[in-house]
Amino acid sequence: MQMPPTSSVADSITENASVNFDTASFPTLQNDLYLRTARGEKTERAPVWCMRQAGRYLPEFRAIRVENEFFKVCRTPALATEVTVQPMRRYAGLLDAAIIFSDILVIPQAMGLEVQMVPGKGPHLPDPLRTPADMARLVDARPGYSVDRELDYVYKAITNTRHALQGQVPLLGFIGAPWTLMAYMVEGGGSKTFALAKAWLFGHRQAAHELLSRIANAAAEFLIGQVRAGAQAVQVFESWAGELGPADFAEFSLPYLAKIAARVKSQCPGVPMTVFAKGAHYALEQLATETVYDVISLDWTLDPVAARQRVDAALQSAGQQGRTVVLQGNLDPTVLFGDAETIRQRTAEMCRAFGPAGHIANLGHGMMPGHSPEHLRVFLEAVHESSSALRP
Ligand SMILES: Cc1c2[nH]c(c1CCC(=O)O)Cc1[nH]c(c(CCC(=O)O)c1C)Cc1[nH]c(c(CCC(=O)O)c1C)Cc1[nH]c(c(C)c1CCC(=O)O)C2
Repeated sequence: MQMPPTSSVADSITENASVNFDTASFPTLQNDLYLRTARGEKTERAPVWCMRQAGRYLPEFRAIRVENEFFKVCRTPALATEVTVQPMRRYAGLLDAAIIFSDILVIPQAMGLEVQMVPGKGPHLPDPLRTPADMARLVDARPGYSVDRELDYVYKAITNTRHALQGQVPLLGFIGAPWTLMAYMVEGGGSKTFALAKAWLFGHRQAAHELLSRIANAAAEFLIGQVRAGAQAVQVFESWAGELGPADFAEFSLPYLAKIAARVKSQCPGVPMTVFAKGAHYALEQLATETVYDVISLDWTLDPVAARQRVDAALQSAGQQGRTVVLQGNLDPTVLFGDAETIRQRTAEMCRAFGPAGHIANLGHGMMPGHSPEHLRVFLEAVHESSSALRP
């Protein structure tokens, strides 16, 4: 028989941590480099943070996960706060933003689907939407439904984390974009071809738009709620954008990305918004001119020099030359498997390519479980050094 653990790091965190859900009195922000850069101001260097900076590459994260199932960490404010703050503690003074520990799949859960996180396999939805008729199982259209109520635990985690950060850096909120979430909801998990989800786009076009639209409504409301709870900037992850060709991206992804940004901007003016449409290199111009995101995050397959030129040219020809669109990214995460010298060199090249303004340094995708925490430190230090050196 398996004995229950008598004590653990995580138990002591949940028992000892005091939680603070007061949204009226957050500590004063000390490092606003990320926010100033995202708003298009010229800054002393590029701010830096990393997608999945809280995660399994950190031994302190694995220690929490040993005894706590993934979604339990998301749903327990003291634990979500602890893992959000872990990289801030380890890389004190080197990271310019924290991102709330949660997952994009909390929206499908809040719409009534079961989502499990299977160790070594990733997300698994045992009862996915196989046909449009299955949409009747979604709870978001039922009377009295409230996204805010379903996802209140994320709001509590955000508020509590704002206090725990003590104003060191801004806290980012996030959502998964409609097409990416639809892909998980139809496929039941990750996929090599996304054949089932894409079959919906072409076989059940109207139902696909209905589903995307319902997800977009929930997502926008959730993002606004995250800002009310204390998120100081937000990012939208369209992780599977690259599975769509240009015309299909224009029909099934872009309009929903645009709608979410417009809605959040109208309710939360001044809160910087980032879009990461991974793999949608063809859509850079449209993302810049047909949406109101302040920041476009690039994966590592895009050349920063070319990306900057394309965005500026597109703004110009759309008569939007007054607008600044900041670029985020984009070091290939696998460069962190190289030695320190290689990481420094590739990071310096990246900073140079983005230029002396309008850049938020990041990886082109997330940290991976096999990454060395010390190699991430080399990357962060290299950004500070190379990027400051670019300024006059
Ligand atoms: C597609 C996607 C997901 N989740 C997310 C995306 C978009 C970003 C991307 O494109 O990677 C977003 C996400 N997931 C997580 C965060 C937390 C904040 C952070 O970036 O530090 C964020 C922003 C934690 C997480 N989300 C997950 C982990 C690891 C799971 C664990 O602890 O067991 C973490 C730290 C689980 C997850 N969640 C998801 C997958 C595919 C996996 C499995 C990954 C794997 O097994 O390698 C869905």
